[in-house]
Amino acid sequence: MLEVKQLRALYGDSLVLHGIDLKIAPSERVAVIGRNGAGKSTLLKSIMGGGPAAHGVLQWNGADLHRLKGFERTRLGLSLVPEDRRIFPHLTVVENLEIARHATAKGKTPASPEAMIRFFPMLETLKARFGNQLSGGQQQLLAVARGLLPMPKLLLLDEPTEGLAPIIVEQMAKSINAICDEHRVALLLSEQNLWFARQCTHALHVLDTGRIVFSGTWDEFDAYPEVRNRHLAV
Ligand SMILES: Nc1ncnc2c1ncn2[C@@H]1O[C@H](COP(=O)(O)OP(=O)(O)OP(=O)(O)O)[C@@H](O)[C@H]1O
Repeated sequence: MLEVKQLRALYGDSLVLHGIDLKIAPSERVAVIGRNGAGKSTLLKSIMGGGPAAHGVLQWNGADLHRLKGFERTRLGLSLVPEDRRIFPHLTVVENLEIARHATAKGKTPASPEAMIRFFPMLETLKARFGNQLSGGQQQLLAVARGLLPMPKLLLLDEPTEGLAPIIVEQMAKSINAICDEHRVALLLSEQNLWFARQCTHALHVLDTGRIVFSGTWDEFDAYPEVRNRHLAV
């Protein structure tokens, strides 16, 4: 279980997260939504390490994440798919997937690239293509598949649908749900696409300029339209 309490994050002198509290139980799927610049990516980077300076409680199954380097967090079962994808351009789709085996947590068995591709059927005909021969949407599917291949205990997914065609967004939601259901993967999803976030998660936090201003289920969110009007409208 992930426990975040009074998390503050700074870039230099600039305080970007002002005391975030959240918990994610095993196999729970939660979204963080908010406008551009609200602090969603900063939250995910703080949990994974290697980003901003972070202070406050940051625990994974009782272990203090502050004390652990990024690769050690990976070994405990955390996996981050960053916003900028980081697909290897000169490796094929299958090779890009293979490489993720190294990020498998202790005690977990990674999926094979073929098994991941069965969850992401749009990748089937692209297996031998190089990363730099894929469209943005195809790269994004590959990045998500790669993040899931090690079968993490918690997947941190940063705005995976940004700029994608609706058909790919739909496919991605189906694939993520199928894998998370089957392998009990917990999810912390940063998103601006409410449709997608709702498909993939049970609850959400709304972030506005570094503060959580609403937490609840999607039904509760629907019951308070002022949250959307005040904190999400552009
Ligand atoms: N490396 C950085 N150095 C300094 N400030 C940063 C850095 N990265 C982000 N920020 C600032 O931190 C704030 C939160 O940014 P963050 O990227 O976490 O927001 P976000 O909600 O993920 O937005 P987006 O949807 O645009 O990615 C913004 O004001 C941003 O300008």
